[in-house]
Amino acid sequence: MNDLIPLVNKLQDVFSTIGSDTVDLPQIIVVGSQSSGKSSVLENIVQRDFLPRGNGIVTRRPLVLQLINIQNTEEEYGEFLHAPDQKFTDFGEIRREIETETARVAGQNKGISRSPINLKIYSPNVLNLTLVDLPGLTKVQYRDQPTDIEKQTRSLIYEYISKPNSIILAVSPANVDLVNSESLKLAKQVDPEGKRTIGVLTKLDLMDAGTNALEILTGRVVPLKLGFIGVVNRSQQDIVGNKPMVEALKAEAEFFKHHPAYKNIASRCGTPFLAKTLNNILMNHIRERLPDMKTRINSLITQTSQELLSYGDPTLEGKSNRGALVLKLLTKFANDFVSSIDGTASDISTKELCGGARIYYIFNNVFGAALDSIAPCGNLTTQDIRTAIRNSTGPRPFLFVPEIAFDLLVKPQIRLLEPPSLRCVELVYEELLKICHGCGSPELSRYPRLQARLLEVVSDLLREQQGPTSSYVESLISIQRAYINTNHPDFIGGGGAISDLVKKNEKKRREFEKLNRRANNFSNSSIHASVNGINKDEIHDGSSISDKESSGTRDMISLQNGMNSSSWAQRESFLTYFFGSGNKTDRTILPDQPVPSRNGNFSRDIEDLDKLENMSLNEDTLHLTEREEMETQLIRSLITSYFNIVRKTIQDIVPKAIMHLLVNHSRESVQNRLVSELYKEELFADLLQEDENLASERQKCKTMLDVYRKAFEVINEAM
Ligand SMILES: Nc1nc2c(ncn2[C@@H]2O[C@H](COP(=O)(O)OP(=O)(O)OP(=O)(O)O)[C@@H](O)[C@H]2O)c(=O)[nH]1
Repeated sequence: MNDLIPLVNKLQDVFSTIGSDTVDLPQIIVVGSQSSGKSSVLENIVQRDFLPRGNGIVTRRPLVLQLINIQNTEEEYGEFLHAPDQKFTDFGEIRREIETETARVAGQNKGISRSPINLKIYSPNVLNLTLVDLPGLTKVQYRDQPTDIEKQTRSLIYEYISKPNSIILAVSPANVDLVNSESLKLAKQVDPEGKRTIGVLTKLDLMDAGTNALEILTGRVVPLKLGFIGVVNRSQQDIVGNKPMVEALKAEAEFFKHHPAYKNIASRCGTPFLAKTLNNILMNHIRERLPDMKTRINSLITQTSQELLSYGDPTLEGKSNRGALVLKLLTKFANDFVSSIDGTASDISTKELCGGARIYYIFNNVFGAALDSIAPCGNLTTQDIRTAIRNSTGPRPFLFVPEIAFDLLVKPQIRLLEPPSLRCVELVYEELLKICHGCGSPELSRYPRLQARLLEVVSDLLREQQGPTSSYVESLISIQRAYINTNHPDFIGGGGAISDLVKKNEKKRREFEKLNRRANNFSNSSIHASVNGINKDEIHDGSSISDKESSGTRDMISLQNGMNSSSWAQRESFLTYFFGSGNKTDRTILPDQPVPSRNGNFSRDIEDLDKLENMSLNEDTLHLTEREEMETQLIRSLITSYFNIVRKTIQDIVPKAIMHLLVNHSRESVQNRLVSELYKEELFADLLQEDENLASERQKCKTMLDVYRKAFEVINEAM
């Protein structure tokens, strides 16, 4: 049972090596205002003078005092954790060491430090105890003290006493009203029910004559579960006069024995009783907390082991395992790269698109939208088309819209698909680069050089593939421009284009007739005049449009809108001339049967086509002739149809080419490339140079784990 306190001492030592307070150890924290007698109480318990004395604040660093009872020896000595090989048999030396160590860390200017001094005292005269002496609460700031000294001290004390496993030894001088006791006020804040606070009343000998602290000591003033214990320490005069500790303890016992107020409770007063009580309280407390501590340390071991694992596989440490480590890391990198592309990575984000999904997005949304946004004839002016038609006929006058003009005009249009296609290659390349930046295990960040080299090798691989992919995509566009396949099953063809045009004209004609009929009903002239191209003579001569419908109106419409058909035979010859006899439209329509326009009015179409034949191509004015306008529309319609076919093909084939040449190729060759470039004995040392910060973090984590394991062993042995 008595082994429990040494157990906590051992744990304290173990944890002090890492300066960690992750485990809340059971310990007694001595709290009191300045000059309340804290040091005197501790010295009385130890029965030796060993603490620094002086004016102002003397205790400026927490002093973790471990008292270890040793039997069968007269020798008493102290040991500091910061000087493990030194045995201090001279207690004056211990005092000087505390002073030096305090000044070393907390400075000379009376400031305080949180870093504790650990002192062990071995003696046959002590009971096993673990006490922490803290700087005294002060309201007075000394000349060379920091201005916030009170705040600093308060927060330091608060930090220690707020831990649930701490027992608070609240020291209050009996010659000051207990209501003003700073230690009790602080203790109440963290232990309002007084469950883990023990009160110590010092300076009972200095109380005004006729007054006593019996009420307090018997727990009638401040109810503390662990009670109040009165002590009488050496006065300043005793200290100056070097009164021996033994004599002081004797005098204390005499004081209680003979004091009229305390003689009945004398056995529960004085330093020996205080030491015994503290020893019991602490042991019971430790026993109570031990299972919890074991659980806590166990969970810390698990936690820290996992953290350590995240820094790397310990089984692969050491020179002989370097190759295996490099191979493991680069394989993980390659696998991550592949699984990110495939969308099979385990840590797929649900917040944003990543990996392969982004490539799909580029193909479908970015590339698709870019192609769709290109207007097939967007950059072709009517003037361009007219010039192309004229140039393509040379010196000869021509009968029909020449194929060469279509060829001439559609090719540059196809080229418009090239920039977005090449941009698509670039975007996918950039995306792959991004993907490889997110690859590799967290362990890889330990080796910045290896990480950089992995990125470099994959970037090289991607760059190597980007060139041929772009060239291939360029070729795809060139291929499309090399041969204009007017036989393509989806191509509208000449017949289709004309038929479209006829339908459009027919529609307009019907709208116009409708307008005319309405105009007839109300006023003959107003509507007629508003229609562009209407024969004004017809209006003025009073004849109604319906009278002339069969001739004049239709003529006007055909003049406005381009062309209608002549006879099927004529159209046939036109199409054959223009697109060749293999044209789909030609094949689908019987040669001796006129193509019915939607309303089935063949004669009207035929008349319009007659007009087309009579059109002149020689007008050199900016204003287009009807025939030119018709031709332009026809060419536009053909270009649009053909361009849409090519666009569809490109939209389909470019992503396929990129996937094959860039994505899949890099995906398949990444592992081999990494191995052939980096798996070389002579590179291992350089590649595995650890990042300094991470190495120290890892070391820290390792030390922590060792400490927790040791602590667990210590507890296991004791239980
Ligand atoms: N007569 C008498 N004097 C005491 C008693 N306890 C402490 N003193 C004196 O009070 C003064 C302050 O005592 P310390 O033990 O140094 O007080 P402290 O709380 O440790 O002071 P700091 O470390 O400066 O915060 C010293 O001169 C002690 O001799 C006591 O019970 N009776």
